[in-house]
Amino acid sequence: SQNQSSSSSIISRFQEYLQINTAHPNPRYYEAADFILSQAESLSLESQTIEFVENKPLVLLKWPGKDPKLPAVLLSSHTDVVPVESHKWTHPPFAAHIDSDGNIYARGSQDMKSVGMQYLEAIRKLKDSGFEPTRTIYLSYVPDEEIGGRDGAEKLVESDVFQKMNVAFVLDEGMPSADDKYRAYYADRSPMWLVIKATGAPGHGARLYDNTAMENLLKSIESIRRFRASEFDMLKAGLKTTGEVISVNLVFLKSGTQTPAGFVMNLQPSEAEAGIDIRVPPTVDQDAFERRIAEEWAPASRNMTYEFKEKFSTLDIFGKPAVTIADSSNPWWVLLEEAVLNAGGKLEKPDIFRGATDASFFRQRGFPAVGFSPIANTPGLAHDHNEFLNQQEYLKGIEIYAAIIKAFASYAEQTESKASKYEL
Ligand SMILES: CSCC[C@H](NC(C)=O)C(=O)O
Ligand SMILES: [Zn+2]
Ligand SMILES: [Zn+2]
Repeated sequence: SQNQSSSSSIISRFQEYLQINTAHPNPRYYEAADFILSQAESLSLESQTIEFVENKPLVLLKWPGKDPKLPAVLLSSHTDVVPVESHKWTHPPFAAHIDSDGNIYARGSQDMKSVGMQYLEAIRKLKDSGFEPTRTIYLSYVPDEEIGGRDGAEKLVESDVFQKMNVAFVLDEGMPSADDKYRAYYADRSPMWLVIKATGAPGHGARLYDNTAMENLLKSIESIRRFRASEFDMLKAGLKTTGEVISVNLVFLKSGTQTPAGFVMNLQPSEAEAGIDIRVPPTVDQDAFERRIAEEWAPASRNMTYEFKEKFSTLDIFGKPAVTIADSSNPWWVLLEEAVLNAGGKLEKPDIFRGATDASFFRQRGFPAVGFSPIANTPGLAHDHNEFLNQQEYLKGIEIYAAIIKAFASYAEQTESKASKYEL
């Protein structure tokens, strides 16, 4: 109805979703699921709730196409958000307050409850206009992306349910842009979360001697910093994008001998460790990179060991870099690009996402996936204080998705198979 589709009801529904506190460590997943299910009902979409992991409901919606033999498209979003420091926000992070400029303040307004609701609003528009999909559209509302996605998107892609969905293409989150061009991502960098540990001879704090744990660790840190600087230089010089360099950031240092009175000052400790968040683009030879770590950053000869707290393979099940082809040879990419342009949007050339999104799980298993959030002219505030999205930008994003979904759902070629991206 006209009322259901008015801008103010569209914004109210977005606010309602934002007001559900799905922040870790205690996300209100059932409230989010109930809300999505109620939206699905109002749109007459088929729905099911799956708990691959107890207390972590995943909602799957289906808009059946007229030709059920055609492979489907999946529109994915995560329902969880990262925690907040409420007192550092100018507006409460779960109030979805709208200021006089029309900015909606809330955790999740960019990352990524906007996207989850925009998919549904776009479908509402298409339904209101009488459009009927030829190809089936699925929507997944998954838990746990913000804590690694293992109990969310990864469980879905590994499931029989997913197999039966016969998915040909996946859309998931991207990043906002400060300029007027939307960003789209055809790959993610793989996290390699490294902890290196040095041991050495303990001794008096006044003594100068070789082979202390601290010295052993610091030699590695010097080498790691040189590597970091060389990668950063390529970024600074504009030779590579963020997604194309290896980022290496020290995230913790741990050593010293502690007593209830504090650190002991005149004792050189026998152990020291460092945590490093490393992100590698899909073209990096991870085995060679790991040899470098073993030889230069954690050599046994310097009494060092290492372990990975997390490591995503850069390769998919075919042993190829887990990338989605984003050029004229991939019809999904062409449809996406044309739809964005036709709806009045601009698109920057596709890039590699700096972090790891749920799209990684799909690409790792051979499914083409693109990361895209229709948020332009907006400072990127995902995970930051005062995350906001302007309501006009939100409404424009719905038009963009309506164009994309219409193009995908109308596309009637029976071309795709899981391996097709390598046969092109
Ligand atoms: C190993 S899962 C980590 C997931 C998180 N994703 C994003 C989008 O920031 C990250 O890249 O740190
Ligand atoms: Zn996200
Ligand atoms: Zn996030």
